[in-house]
Amino acid sequence: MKVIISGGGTGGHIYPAIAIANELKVIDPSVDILFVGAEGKMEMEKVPRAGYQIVGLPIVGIKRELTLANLAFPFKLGRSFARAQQIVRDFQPDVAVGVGGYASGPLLLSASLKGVPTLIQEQNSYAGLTNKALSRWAKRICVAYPGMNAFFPEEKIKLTGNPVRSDIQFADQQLEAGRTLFNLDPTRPTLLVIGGSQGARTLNETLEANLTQFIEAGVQVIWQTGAAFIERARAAVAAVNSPLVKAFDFIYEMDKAYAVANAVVSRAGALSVSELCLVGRPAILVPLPTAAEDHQTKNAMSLVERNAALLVNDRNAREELVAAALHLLNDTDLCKRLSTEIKKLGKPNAARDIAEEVIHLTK
Ligand SMILES: CC(=O)N[C@H]1[C@@H](OP(=O)(O)OP(=O)(O)OC[C@H]2O[C@@H](n3ccc(=O)[nH]c3=O)[C@H](O)[C@@H]2O)O[C@H](CO)[C@@H](O)[C@@H]1O
Repeated sequence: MKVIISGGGTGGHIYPAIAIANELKVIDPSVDILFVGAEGKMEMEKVPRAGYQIVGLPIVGIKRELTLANLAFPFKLGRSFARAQQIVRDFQPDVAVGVGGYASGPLLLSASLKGVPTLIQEQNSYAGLTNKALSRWAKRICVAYPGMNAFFPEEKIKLTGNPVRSDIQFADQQLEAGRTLFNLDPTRPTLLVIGGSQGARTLNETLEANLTQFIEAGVQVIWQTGAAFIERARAAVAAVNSPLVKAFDFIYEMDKAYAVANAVVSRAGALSVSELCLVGRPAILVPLPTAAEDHQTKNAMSLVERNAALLVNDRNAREELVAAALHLLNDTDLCKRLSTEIKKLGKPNAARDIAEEVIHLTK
């Protein structure tokens, strides 16, 4: 069986793609998988690190504002489409999967034109442009939220949840390994702060200004900053000169990071939310207010309405977040309640269900 998985741009598209690939390998170790991404984007580094081969298309997004860069867009799109057709011709996939992001457009369209069945995985409660356009030709659309018939043909939709890497699903087994990896004191509480695959400015600036509050409270902080903020974060950590705060631009071993966390502060990207449900950690969500159609707030509210997570709005985070995090860490009953409720929303079979749908399309 040969499968192409295409898309990327952010971790929220790349990691579900890797989770699907891992699950296909579990079901059929002989499956031949090729990833197709966008040149210069995060997937070109993250996918090979996960053990898969990837080729890049020269595709770029179109900018919403009027800019000279948009002049190159039709040429790059044309070249990407030609390259995608060649990839499909050479690799001869039995099925092609799109996870959203620039590269899945030309690739899935090329596959459909060649008669290759396609499957779309949509992570959010609001469908992206590429996935909406591609849904016309797709045979199956696996979604994580109800009500997606507002964007996609009803008969193609399957509600599976978002596929999460299996090591994250079994994070609890990694507590000791996590303490060693992050060099933690097991007698102190640990707060994990994750800004999503690119980091979150509000979370970063809030932490930068308040590190001493955590240190005075004896809390250990694992702070994931994203690439753009890591130098500033390192300077802030050096200034407080405490082993309690550890800053990373990107954490590859998220299973271990979740394992050691007594509580989590996070953006509300679709995959972060799905992962938090599986690992069952008490969480404070700070949705990115500029996400398309404010979908991070919708992601967060689907938990908050069920008393499964706390919410701090981005505009209030600088004043309220640190106190909320310290309060949560101190309130073991609240932690237990949130943990119990958030676990109920996890979809542990999502990757398996999607992989089975992929295989079904090859028959
Ligand atoms: C700014 C932006 O475009 N955000 C979108 C992006 O978010 P973003 O890429 O931040 O995505 P998510 O929160 O959905 O997922 C992040 C993924 O990266 C992983 N991870 C993150 C940090 C790290 O250090 N190590 C690591 O492995 C997480 O475990 C997770 O698997 O895609 C999501 C899914 O389409 C959307 O809901 C978000 O609105």
